[in-house]
Order: sequence, then C-alpha cells, then structure tokens
Amino acid sequence: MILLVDAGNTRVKWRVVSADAPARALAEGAVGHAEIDMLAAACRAWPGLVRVLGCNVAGTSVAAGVAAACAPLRVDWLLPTAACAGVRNLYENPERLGADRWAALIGARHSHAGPCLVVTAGTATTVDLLSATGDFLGGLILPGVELMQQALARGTAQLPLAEGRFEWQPRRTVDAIRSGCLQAQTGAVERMFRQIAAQPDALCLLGGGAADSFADLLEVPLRRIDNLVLTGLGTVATLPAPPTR
Ligand SMILES: Nc1ncnc2c1ncn2[C@@H]1O[C@H](COP(=O)(O)OP(=O)(O)O)[C@@H](O)[C@H]1O
Ligand SMILES: CC(C)(COP(=O)(O)O)[C@@H](O)C(=O)NCCC(=O)O
Ligand SMILES: [K+]
Repeated sequence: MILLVDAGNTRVKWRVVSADAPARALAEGAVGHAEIDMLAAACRAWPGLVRVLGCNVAGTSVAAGVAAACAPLRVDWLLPTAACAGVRNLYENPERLGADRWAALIGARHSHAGPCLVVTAGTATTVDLLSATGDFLGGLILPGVELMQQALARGTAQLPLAEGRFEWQPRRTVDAIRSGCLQAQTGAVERMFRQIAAQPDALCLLGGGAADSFADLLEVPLRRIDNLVLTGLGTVATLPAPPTR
C-alpha cells in the first residue's frame, strides 16, 4: 500500500491506495498545517504501507512535518520534469512549475482523453492548459477566493472581512466583495477555456477546497474532480522510476 500526500499552502491532503489499483482511494483526508502530526494516525491505521509519495509547495517546515509523521517510512517528493506519464511540460523552466500543478496535470491526462483546462481552487487558484496530445501549454496563478477577500480587507480602510453572497448586481459592500472575487475566478477560467473551446471534447476539470464556491457559476463544460493532485500521484506511483527526491 502507498500513502499519497499533497502538501498545499492551507492543508495537507492524503490518500491511501493499493499498489495494484492506485486510482482507487482506500482512505483519504485533509489536515491543516498545525495538525500534520495527525498523519501519523493514518500511517498507524494502515500497517501495510510500504511507501509514501508526495508533492509539496508549502515549504520546508511542512515537508519536515510530513516526514516526521510518516517516519520510519521515507517520503519521496515528486519533482516536476520536462515529461512524465504522458504529459510534456512546456514551462520555460520545467522544474519551477509547482509540484502540485504537475501532479494535477498528470491526473488530468489520465482522467480525460481530450484537451482540458485544469483548475485547482486552493490557497491560490491555478488554471492550466493541457492539450489533446498531453502538452502542458502554460497556465495562470491567481490569488484564491479567500486570499482575494483577505487582501481587500487588509489593504483598505473600509472593506470588511465578512460573509457576502454572490449577486449579479451587488448592492451591499459584502456582496460586492464576494461577487467581485468569484467573478475574477470564473472570468479567468472562462477566458482561458476559450483557447481550447473549439476543440472536440474540450473539458474543464475543477477541484480544490474552494471549488464549490464558484463551480455553479462557470459557463464551460465542467467536471468536478476532487484531489486530482492525489490521482496524479497515484499514476506516478506506478512508474518504474518516478522523478522524485
Ligand atoms: N475545511 C476547510 N479548511 C480549510 N480551507 C477550506 C476548508 N473548506 C474549504 N476551504 C477553502 O479551501 C481553500 C484551501 O483549499 P486546498 O485545496 O486545501 O488548498 P491548498 O492546496 O492550497 O492547501 C481555502 O482557501 C478555503 O477557501
Ligand atoms: C501556485 C501555487 C502557489 C499553488 O499552491 P496551492 O494553492 O495549491 O497551495 C504552487 O503551485 C506553487 O508554489 N507553484 C510554484 C510556481 C509555479 O507553479 O510557477
Ligand atoms: K492551487
């Protein structure tokens, strides 16, 4: 059995899979950075674990926390490369791509045969173009929904950090903030989708902790997929020599 770990800037998502069927989750969960030691309980609950494969974009102390929770198993961290599992990485500097984006692109390639827009709405929102032939063409990074709202509250005198709701014609400050942030997310997605919209089977794959806040607003062919990063890591786990450190 294998433990897959997606260490993001807000939460660490994990999934236990069997080595023969890494696409099927036997168990999964998510923990905040302050509770990473709870991963140790997952490790103890699955004594058949022989391997941990992860990706980390949350810095060295989160990586160290994951490593400590998984010990004595060692954690192999996915390294973005120029090509892996049928996906070609056209980033100018392939290794500079976030490892979570790379894993999600690999997951997308193995979930949908046509061209797709891979959207992960987490701390940041990423909007990545994957061609019908498996080329990662490039993508956007924007502040996630919560980060956008926090930035407005932090950077202004009059804007609160309060619950608003989406309105097409907002007439209260809190609704104007919420709607502005959600329109920014959906606008970015829909504009990027235009680049593949005319191709057969073009699809937007959407996941991440904030995905539900704007999924219903998106006017593109959409499939909600939770934890595409972990799906991609499951695919990488089947490779004879996965690019890890
Ligand atoms: N229970 C939750 N805990 C934390 N964030 C949540 C939760 N439910 C939804 N969210 C939203 O999900 C975002 C984090 O999503 P996630 O996919 O875990 O991000 P990351 O991969 O960056 O760690 C938060 O910014 C917040 O908007
Ligand atoms: C863009 C990200 C911050 C997204 O992180 P997340 O929201 O999943 O925590 C992360 O993928 C990252 O740090 N990327 C490195 C830079 C890049 O992908 O170009
Ligand atoms: K993200």
